[in-house]
Amino acid sequence: MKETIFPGKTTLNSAGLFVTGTDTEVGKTFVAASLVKALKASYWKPIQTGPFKDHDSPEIQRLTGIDETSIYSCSYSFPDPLSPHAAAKNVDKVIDLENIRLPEHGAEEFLVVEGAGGVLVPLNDDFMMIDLIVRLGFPVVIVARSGLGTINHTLLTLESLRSREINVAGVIMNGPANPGNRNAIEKYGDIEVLAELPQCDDVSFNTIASLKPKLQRVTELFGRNVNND
Ligand SMILES: Nc1ncnc2c1ncn2[C@@H]1O[C@H](COP(=O)(O)OP(=O)(O)OP(=O)(O)O)[C@@H](O)[C@H]1O
Ligand SMILES: C[C@H](N)[C@H](N)CCCCCC(=O)O
Ligand SMILES: [Mg+2]
Repeated sequence: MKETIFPGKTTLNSAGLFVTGTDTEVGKTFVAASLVKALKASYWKPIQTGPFKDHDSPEIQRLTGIDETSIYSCSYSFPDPLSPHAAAKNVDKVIDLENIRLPEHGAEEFLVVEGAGGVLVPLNDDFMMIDLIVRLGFPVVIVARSGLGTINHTLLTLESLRSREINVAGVIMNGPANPGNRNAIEKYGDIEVLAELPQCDDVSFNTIASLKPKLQRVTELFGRNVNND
């Protein structure tokens, strides 16, 4: 197992983290729910596309049971299940990054922010999700599938983030255990895999709660070893 890449740091001094992924549907919401639970955090999905039945914020509440006051409203939400730039265009709107500001939250509050799709998803003609990540300034956790194809996707995502000098806290692999892919991501990406979450038979409140021990490294890194009730 790779030694932590933050040997000098016991914790990242941050009021939150940004969950991105190597793709859409890789498990950002699933992982975000486990992080919200383990870190006793709040949640925010700034940009949501797709019909309400597929929205992430209600799914977070279902999976974590956190109060709705700890789930902040999207800055933008469009009905078509498309890239944000296209979903906005379909309703004659344009996403303006000036309108996407961190929600007012308590000094002790920790905020888990979830992107939409991957880091180079276009938001408008000039900016992509990665530009929002830069503006928000939180360290990033990359959610990656565990199976074949994930090495390339993860290294591409890492390269994009590092090209903008974004602080990548680490990778969380999601799916059946794959030590070979874990080792390759850590070796060729020079990045720590902070957790490996299994493919679960059902995705429920209890499932998410059961994953807490697997996120010990993340709680340490962000100094959130809070005693969960
Ligand atoms: N480890 C897992 N075990 C079982 N089901 C999972 C797991 N991870 C994700 N899923 C399921 O796979 C689907 C996609 O996951 P999820 O919604 O978290 O992806 P996402 O990356 O957040 O997608 P989007 O880009 O739309 O936000 C969901 O139905 C989710 O419940
Ligand atoms: C609709 C989907 N679930 C996400 N909300 C948006 C995914 C955008 C992906 C764009 C792309 O990379 O092709
Ligand atoms: Mg999601």
